Amino acid sequence: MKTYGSGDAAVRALDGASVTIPAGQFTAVMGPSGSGKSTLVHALAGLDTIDSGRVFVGDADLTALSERDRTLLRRERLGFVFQAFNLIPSLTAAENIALPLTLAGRRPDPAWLAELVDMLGLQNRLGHRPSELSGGQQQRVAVGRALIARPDLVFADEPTGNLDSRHGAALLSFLRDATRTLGQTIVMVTHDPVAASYADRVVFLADGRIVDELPAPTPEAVLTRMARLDVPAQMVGA
Ligand SMILES: Nc1ncnc2c1ncn2[C@@H]1O[C@H](COP(=O)(O)OP(=O)(O)OP(=O)(O)O)[C@@H](O)[C@H]1O
Repeated sequence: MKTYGSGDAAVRALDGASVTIPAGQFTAVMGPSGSGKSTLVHALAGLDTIDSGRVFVGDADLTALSERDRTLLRRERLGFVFQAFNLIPSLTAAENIALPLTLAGRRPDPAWLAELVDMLGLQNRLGHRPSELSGGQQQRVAVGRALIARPDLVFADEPTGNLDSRHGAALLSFLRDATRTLGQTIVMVTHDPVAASYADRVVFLADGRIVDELPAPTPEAVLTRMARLDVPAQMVGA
């Protein structure tokens, strides 16, 4: 449970939401605007606290950890691709990708760095700063940064929001391949039925609860399920 505000202004953003994210799977989270998707993902990632309930990453109970231990767990086991990529302007693409490891006093494994850079098509951009990169390239740097430490779990909030359809499709294929070939666990919030169709499973939120789920989603099946929720599908994403 998560409530914002109090009294008449209180908003119950999560209301008995219960979800399991299987390891090695790509899970998409969908639902009408305001249904609690970002709140859920922030809670799962330990970026935000909840009022009641628990969040486990493997055996670790995030809700029982101190702020400091949560931060350490995030740094060591989780990766993030959010819409504001939060790249550091003064660092090159290569330095931004390596940042989670640099912060932990470690260096990237050269073979893994080379493989990531190759998969992301950033070979010729590693010395560039974010201001010298296109939106799509910045997004790919953010994906590299999320994966460089080989986190147990990657969270992506509308990762294709700023990309044209070609780069969006490439990024989604990359994420899907990461689950297939590396066993990467991914949770992605999206409004886009086509983006959701790259996932192994879609969970649907409405009014702060998980109301439905769909394995092996196709864009058509996702649209049909969305239409069953309160808000008409064509309004979702507004
Ligand atoms: N910091 C906050 N203070 C007050 N209310 C908030 C805050 N953050 C979110 N809310 C409210 O909580 C509810 C859930 O918000 P949340 O951002 O999780 O929804 P969402 O499904 O991610 O929406 P969208 O698709 O529009 O991004 C909404 O009613 C929202 O107005």
